[in-house]
Amino acid sequence: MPACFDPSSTPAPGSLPTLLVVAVALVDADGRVLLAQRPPGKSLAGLWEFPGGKVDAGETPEAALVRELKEELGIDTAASCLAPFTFASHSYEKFHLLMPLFVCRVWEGDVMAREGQKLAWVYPNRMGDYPMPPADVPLVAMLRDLL
Ligand SMILES: Nc1nc2c([nH]c(=O)n2[C@H]2C[C@H](O)[C@@H](COP(=O)(O)OP(=O)(O)OP(=O)(O)O)O2)c(=O)[nH]1
Repeated sequence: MPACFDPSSTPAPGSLPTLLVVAVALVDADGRVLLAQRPPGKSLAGLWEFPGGKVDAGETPEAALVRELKEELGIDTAASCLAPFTFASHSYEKFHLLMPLFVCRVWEGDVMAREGQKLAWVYPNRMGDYPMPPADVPLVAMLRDLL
């Protein structure tokens, strides 16, 4: 039987709401990627994630990301600077996460931790040193191949 074949990994239809979250690999001139640490008190606290957040009703993923990057990091970008890269599709206990991941190399302003979160610029081959949410694990391997 193929190693990936696990019928229990498929949730029963309608058992979990789908949550649309958008995220980005911001890549600097040295090829490092920005990770942000989830603060204490939140779900998945202490894990390192790609900047981003939930897409509001009526919002496009790109618009949500432009908004989140301003709110969380104080930088300006535009949909035209966001290249669709891959996505995560992962069942957590209470919801199924659908998370498009964009790559962005162009923005204006200096990255600042506007919400007190810890930030790190990380070379792709060092991302294993930063524990990430389970949904993100397959994305890291893909980023390593890209960068
Ligand atoms: N931004 C972001 N979220 C991620 C990543 N990986 C991952 O599983 N997530 C999850 C964590 C959260 O459940 C959700 C993002 O929600 P959010 O960032 O807008 O909301 P939040 O911190 O208030 O999350 P929550 O405590 O309400 O669950 O997606 C990632 O790489 N980036």
